[in-house]
Amino acid sequence: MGQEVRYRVRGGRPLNGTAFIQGAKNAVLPMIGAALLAAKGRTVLRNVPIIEDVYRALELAEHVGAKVEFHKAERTVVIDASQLGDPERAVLPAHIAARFRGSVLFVPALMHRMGRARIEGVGGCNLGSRNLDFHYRGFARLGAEVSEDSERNHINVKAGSLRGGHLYLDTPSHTGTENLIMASVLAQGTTVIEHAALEPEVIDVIEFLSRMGARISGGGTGFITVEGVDELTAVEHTIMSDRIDSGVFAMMTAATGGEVSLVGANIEHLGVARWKLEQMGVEFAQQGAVLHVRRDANTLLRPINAVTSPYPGFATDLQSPLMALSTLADGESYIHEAIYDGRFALADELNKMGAKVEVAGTRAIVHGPTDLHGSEVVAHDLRTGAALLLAGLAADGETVVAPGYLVDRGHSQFSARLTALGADVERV
Ligand SMILES: CC(=O)N[C@H]1[C@@H](OP(=O)(O)OP(=O)(O)OC[C@H]2O[C@@H](n3ccc(=O)[nH]c3=O)[C@H](O)[C@@H]2O)O[C@H](CO)[C@@H](O)[C@@H]1O
Ligand SMILES: C=C(OP(=O)(O)O)C(=O)O
Repeated sequence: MGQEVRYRVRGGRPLNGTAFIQGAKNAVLPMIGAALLAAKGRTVLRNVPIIEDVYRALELAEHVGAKVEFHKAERTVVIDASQLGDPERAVLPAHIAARFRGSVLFVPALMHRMGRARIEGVGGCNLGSRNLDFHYRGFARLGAEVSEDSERNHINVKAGSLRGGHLYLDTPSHTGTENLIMASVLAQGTTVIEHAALEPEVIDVIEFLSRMGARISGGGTGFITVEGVDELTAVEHTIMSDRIDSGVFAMMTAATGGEVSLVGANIEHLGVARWKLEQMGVEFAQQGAVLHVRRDANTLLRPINAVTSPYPGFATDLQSPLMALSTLADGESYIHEAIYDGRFALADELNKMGAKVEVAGTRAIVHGPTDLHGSEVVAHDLRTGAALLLAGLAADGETVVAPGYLVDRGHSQFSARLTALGADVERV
């Protein structure tokens, strides 16, 4: 199961050189789900990150009846979903689906291709409450019957034929927007989705679906219109680069002092995170498709105030690495986590390393600067793991981060990419 994997870091080395930014986890997962909407042909996805969540998504695609090839050296996935259709296979089993959040993104394809879906579990990082009511309510407004089997903890969805409708999200849910778009592209008539998410990955998914033949307008405006079509075609698409992976590498460079070129990173996609890092003393220069990041090791980082919010606000997935980075800053940093009610598991782990982080509800104060020391620490979720690796790179001595599986859920070949920059990191 990979649970025994751990990362060992010996800190104190600046990062210098070139890092290749992976394809975006939060774009490839909905695209694997969307590829199952094509009844003919083979979909080709390029720039696929080699991460555990992709393996799980491909297992799920095979489980429901698709043929899948992952050519890792080429970072390419080929999906043939032409054989999908057996309603008996329209099940997202807990042993796969409960290991990652992206499993919920398979429901639209199951509804359209098999007329039903049974969801036996949906996983993802444990960050407090993570509801799916916007998804299920939206499917119901398109004509699906959604019922809960509370004894078994399953959700059953029946979808004879879906028809367009007026949908809305209470807050601009990332996967919620993608799922409602995917549910409406093959529904009869027009669907409007109000208060839709603006994240770059959502735009990339819209581009992919449009290339498949979907008729979608308004992406990036918060108000999306979908005109249903009769069928979608299998196409080729190159996945955008992962803005969270870029942000983590930029913060790791900032933590150690050094200069790194991030190949494929786009500063526009960092949103407010770019400005916060600049305020802390990080220098950015976008050179075409390469983002250059520098931090002068002779000056201390400045402290920061940050509040997480949907794009282009400060990304919640970068909040943990920012907390780790602010332990090194010269003064008090204030962090408000406004998306999730339980995303501060990192604080206690950083404190084991000598940090002084105080948490009250969804707000944290980080008292910097601290001299971090190596320790055995727990990755409670994916970004806690990445943040602890960042702390380990800046700490004296050896830091061991486990379980490594959670880091591997979302960052591809982390130790190899960090080692290439001069870090002393091993995945054992
Ligand atoms: C696979 C994927 O793309 N994961 C990302 C996605 O998760 P995900 O799409 O699950 O996150 P959402 O944007 O849906 O969730 C944001 C907030 O809305 C609430 N909510 C959401 C849906 C719903 O039906 N009801 C409800 O109440 C959630 O509990 C949470 O508090 O966006 C998050 C926010 O940028 C990121 O942290 C995750 O990395
Ligand atoms: C919260 C995250 O992912 P997921 O939604 O897949 O759990 C993340 O990528 O930090």
